[in-house]
Amino acid sequence: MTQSSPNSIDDHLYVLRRRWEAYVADGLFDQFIEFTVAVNSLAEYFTRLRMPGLVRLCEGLEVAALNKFGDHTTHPLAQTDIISLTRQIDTLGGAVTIVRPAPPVRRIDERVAPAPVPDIDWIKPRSVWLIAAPEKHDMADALARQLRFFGFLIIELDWESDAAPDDMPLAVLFLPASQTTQPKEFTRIAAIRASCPGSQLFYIGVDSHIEPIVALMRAGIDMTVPAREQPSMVLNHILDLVQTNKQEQYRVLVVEDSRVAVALIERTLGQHGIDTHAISDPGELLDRLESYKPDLILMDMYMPRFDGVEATRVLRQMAAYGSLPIVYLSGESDVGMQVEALRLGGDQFLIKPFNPVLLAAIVKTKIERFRKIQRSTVLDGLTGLLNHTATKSRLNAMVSQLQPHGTLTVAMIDIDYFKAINDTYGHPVGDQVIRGLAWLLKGRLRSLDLIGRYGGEEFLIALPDVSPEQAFSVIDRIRHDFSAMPHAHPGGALCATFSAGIASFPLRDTSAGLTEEADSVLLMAKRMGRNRVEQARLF
Ligand SMILES: Nc1nc2c(ncn2[C@@H]2O[C@H](COP(=O)(O)OP(=O)(O)OP(=O)(O)O)[C@@H](O)[C@H]2O)c(=O)[nH]1
Repeated sequence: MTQSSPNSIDDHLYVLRRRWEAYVADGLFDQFIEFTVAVNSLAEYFTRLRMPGLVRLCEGLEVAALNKFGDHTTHPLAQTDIISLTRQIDTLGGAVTIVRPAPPVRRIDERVAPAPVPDIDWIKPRSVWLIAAPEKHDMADALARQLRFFGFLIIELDWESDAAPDDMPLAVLFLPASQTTQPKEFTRIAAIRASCPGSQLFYIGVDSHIEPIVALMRAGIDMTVPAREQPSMVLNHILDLVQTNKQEQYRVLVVEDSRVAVALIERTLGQHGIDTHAISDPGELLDRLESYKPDLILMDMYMPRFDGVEATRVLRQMAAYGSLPIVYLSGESDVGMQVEALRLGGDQFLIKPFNPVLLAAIVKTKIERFRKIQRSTVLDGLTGLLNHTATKSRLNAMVSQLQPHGTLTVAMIDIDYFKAINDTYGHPVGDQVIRGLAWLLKGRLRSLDLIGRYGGEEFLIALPDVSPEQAFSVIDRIRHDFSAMPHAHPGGALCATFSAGIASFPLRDTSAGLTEEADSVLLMAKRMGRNRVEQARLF
């Protein structure tokens, strides 16, 4: 398993500075590699924290370092390069000091009391600056209401004046009067970019041509929203910024008999927060794949008994491992042999001794892509919730694991008069309402609960280990809160409601029985007037 890795901004910065100081003192190429790995690891850490401004600064430093990478013969670097890199490190350190995130405190609209369910750290209130031209005040008000609902502190700044608060916002939203950006706006954007390096800057209502978008990005805007798109799209991006990133740690299985190579791999990947498990005998491969479930295999080409290519060919015959990324490690630089090995199922070649920066970059990008593909087969694209098939199979698993005295409540939730919302405000606004409900469910339910998008505007949730009465009160509270949630549209904000039917184990003891029962009770709730939660009863 990997060695311990830095686990706070301070730890990361400390490691980075120590490595730089070591390099400045001795000027060794290996020390420069260590420093570059530390910069890359810090960028990764900021990405996980969703701090795009700091990621940008780190990446700038990384690019500058990689430009000077060279080899043993080009180090130590010239004094001017050392001074310039030191300056960049200091700028990064200074930006970290001002951007340091506030501890999460839950702040929510006074009208909405906290839900009685723990595990709600999805809301980390931070301030959002809203800079709207007078012509866009209606849109700005709707956006502000929507963001306040999700616990953000909105600070409205004057369109004309340059005054700005001292603290750093999570995001800054610009709502200009027209699609043509004025010189004064560029100056203001650049000033805010300089004073808020860690904030995400949005420009809402841009002309969909590449030149104005590039000009805005050069001035410091991170994301532009075209004029024809819904301004409420911004909400998703902002919610994404504060969403707790509970992504599972990346796992790499190393099949390698050299203990030196294994130690170097474990150390390099450990610095990037990647877990590793090493085996020296490829005969153990299938068992370890089953128990460790890696996201990637680093496979030595030459091992006792059979080689990496033969092992890969075996794996590629098995459906479960058909797309698992396999990267070969080899001292062999024969191009013909490499091409043959790739043809037989490998994804990439790394020649030993490998560059740790390249190793980490290859491993991370291949795993990211692999996980993205894995996710797209089970998650719904609009909401990020489980899709219909994955919801059904997860419910089956939950029911099959229930003890005779266990409890499980299933609810079918359906947005009311949804067709009318689409017809009146258009499908993009309808989509936004669906996403809003998905966000509310994700925020209010526990991680052990099942939340799935069962159909268009229909959701299935399953709550284990609570009584039917407790489940009812949680769902009814969500119903109440959803009915108060504003959904922004160009002309203002609308509110929607949902109805829900719930059924509990052991009244129904199969997943199909629970779903059917909840569905028929949902119909009853609709007939009884909508915007209500109904519960199946013993008749
Ligand atoms: N915007 C949007 N609309 C969708 C999506 N999926 C389904 N719909 C629409 O949702 C509407 C569902 O309408 P109905 O089933 O008639 O129900 P309703 O209008 O919600 O009425 P009640 O359920 O009886 O309250 C249909 O018009 C679908 O086209 C989606 O992903 N996005």
